[in-house]
Amino acid sequence: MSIRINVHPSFDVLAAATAARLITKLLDTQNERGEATVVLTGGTVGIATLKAVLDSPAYPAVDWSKVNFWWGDERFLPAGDPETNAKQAQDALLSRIGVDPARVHPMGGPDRFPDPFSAAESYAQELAASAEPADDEAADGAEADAEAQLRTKLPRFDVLLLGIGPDAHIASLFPEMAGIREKAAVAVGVENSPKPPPSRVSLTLPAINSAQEVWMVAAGSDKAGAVGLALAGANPVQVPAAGPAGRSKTLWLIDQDAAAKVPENLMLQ
Ligand SMILES: O=C1O[C@H](COP(=O)(O)O)[C@@H](O)[C@H](O)[C@H]1O
Repeated sequence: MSIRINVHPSFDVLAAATAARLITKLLDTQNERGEATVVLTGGTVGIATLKAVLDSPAYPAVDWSKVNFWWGDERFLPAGDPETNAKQAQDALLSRIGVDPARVHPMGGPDRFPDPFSAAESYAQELAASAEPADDEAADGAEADAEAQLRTKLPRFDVLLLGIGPDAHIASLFPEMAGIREKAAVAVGVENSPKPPPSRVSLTLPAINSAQEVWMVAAGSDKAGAVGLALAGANPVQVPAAGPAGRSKTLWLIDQDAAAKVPENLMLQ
C-alpha cells in the first residue's frame, strides 16, 4: 500500500486537479470492470471537486449511468435538506449527468428513521446487499479472515473521498468518540457531534479502509494541524485523519496552506 502526498498551489487548483483525477479513475475502472464505485464526501473540497467535475470538458468520457455512488457520512436531516451531503452532491453534479438512480445510495434521515442508529443499520444492510459474491480463494491468517468477513458486508469501493475537519475528523468520526473506536460495524449512528448538526451517520474506519483507494482532501490553514498530525502518524482515536489507508493506495490531495505542518521528510519523498 502506498501513501502519496500531492500539494497544490490553491483551493481552486486542488478541486480541479482532484476532479481530473476522479474522471480518469472512473474511466479507467469502467474500462477494466464495466462499472465503477465511488464513495463521496461532503465538506468544502468534496463539493467543490464535484462542481469541478462538471466544469471539466472531459466529464462526458465517463459513463455516469454505470457509476455507483455511496456516501462516507451524512448529516441526519430530512432528504433534500440543503445541509445534507447528498443534496449538495446532487446540486453540484449528480442531477446534471444522467446517473442511474438505482446506483445512488444516500444515507437516510429523520423522514425515514427514528434515529441515526437505525439509519446506520439500514445503510449497513444496503451495503451488504451490494457486496460482491465471495471468491473461493481462501487466504490464511486472522487478517485475511477479517478482510473476507468485510467483503461479505461491503461492495468493492474503487475510490473513497474523505474531507478533514480542523479537529481532524473524517466522515463523521470525531476524535475520542465511539464511532472512531468501532471495529465491528460498517456504519454507525452519531449523537452529540461536536460539529453541527449533532446527529449524523458515518461509515466506520474498517469500512473506509476496505476501499481500494482512499483520497484525503483538505484545503486551508485551519486544516494544517490536523493534516500534519495525521501524516506524522498520530493515534487515530485522537486524530481520526491518521486512520484511513486504502488497500492499494492512499492519496493526500491538499493545498499549500493545509500542507504547512506536514513533516519535512514526508514532503521530500
Ligand atoms: O461535516 C462534515 O465535515 C467534513 C469536513 O468538511 P470541511 O467543510 O471542513 O471540508 C466532511 O468531510 C464531512 O463529510 C462532513 O459531513
